Amino acid sequence: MARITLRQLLDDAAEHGYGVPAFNINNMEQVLAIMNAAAAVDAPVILQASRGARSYAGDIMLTKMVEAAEAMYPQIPICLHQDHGNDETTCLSAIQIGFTSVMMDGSLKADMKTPADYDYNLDITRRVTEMAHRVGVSVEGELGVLGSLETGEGEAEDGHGAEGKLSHDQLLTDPDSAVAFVRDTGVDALAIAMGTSHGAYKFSRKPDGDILAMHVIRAINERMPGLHMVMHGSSSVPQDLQEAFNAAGGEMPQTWGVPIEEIQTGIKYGVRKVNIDTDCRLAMAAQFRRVATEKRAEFDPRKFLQPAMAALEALCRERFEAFGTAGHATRIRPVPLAGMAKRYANGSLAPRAAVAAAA
Ligand SMILES: O=C(CO)COP(=O)(O)O
Ligand SMILES: O=C[C@H](O)COP(=O)(O)O
Ligand SMILES: [Zn+2]
Ligand SMILES: [Zn+2]
Repeated sequence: MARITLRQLLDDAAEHGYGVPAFNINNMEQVLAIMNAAAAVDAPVILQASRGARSYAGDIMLTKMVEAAEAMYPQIPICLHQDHGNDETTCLSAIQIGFTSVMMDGSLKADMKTPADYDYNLDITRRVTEMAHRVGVSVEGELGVLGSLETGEGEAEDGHGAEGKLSHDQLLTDPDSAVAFVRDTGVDALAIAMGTSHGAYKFSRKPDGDILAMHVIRAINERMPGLHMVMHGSSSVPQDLQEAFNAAGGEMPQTWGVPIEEIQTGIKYGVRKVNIDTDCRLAMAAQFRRVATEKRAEFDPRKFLQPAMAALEALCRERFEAFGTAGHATRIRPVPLAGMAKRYANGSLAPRAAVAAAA
């Protein structure tokens, strides 16, 4: 009932100066926890599904869960987004089953391990964007490879991430190339590389400008004030969640994520979508561990899942409030895909506007 495209949602976010967390979903408990948090603070929602999530739940179960969420929370606009699409097939099949937004991640080849060159990325992203826009669906591209400026390595913990050592040139999005890439592909949003990586082990110390390159965001924003930037690997890996996990027998070595204040600074300079999965996993897993150690006779899965959902709901609510997403849901009137398709066709959504504004 209230499915929204990424483009419309991020345009609204830019107009009103907020950012939107994009939470990964795999199961009913995550969907309900995220939606309960959104309903409590009137926040629009981005639910994103990885290729892993699509094979874990299955496309039918995944899309039916989102349909259920629409019916249960009709006042909350929901963007259903393909996270890290690796090729045309992944993106087009997502569109076919009702996703309103896809990420074509051409910074890596289709194996999601081999860093791709600029021309490969440009070509595949442009082709996906042309097709998606015909039916009104939004596209996120990625320029630059996610990975650590400390180690020069991408992360490989979930089967997605560059292999081998990467240079700082690869690990940091070049602002001038970003302008050309957006202009030549027509993407609605651009994921940038700035020293973050997926998973819990992003930084070996509280990040400063040497390892979390906020200057990349400012430089791109100066050139394209209208561009919607996406921060991947943006879990904060909060100390209290690490402690809760370890207090219940977990063995997570001390680690640092992306501080909330840095994300808030990013939002001031054009970051509109903030990808968060690790924090959600950790919030739930800490509760699974706690129940398992405190109640050793417990075997009802709901007794593990209910506190896990409560912890995830609290986390999502904090992010909606911290990023300024709260309070915007009921005001937004989602434009149907056909309406968005018309706007792409008549040129009114072309990135030209964003690029020209930089002049
Ligand atoms: O970028 C992400 C999904 O695309 C998630 O990042 P985290 O691992 O930091 O949560
Ligand atoms: O892109 C990374 C997300 O954290 C999704 O992870 P996943 O592929 O294990 O579902
Ligand atoms: Zn990538
Ligand atoms: Zn990501």
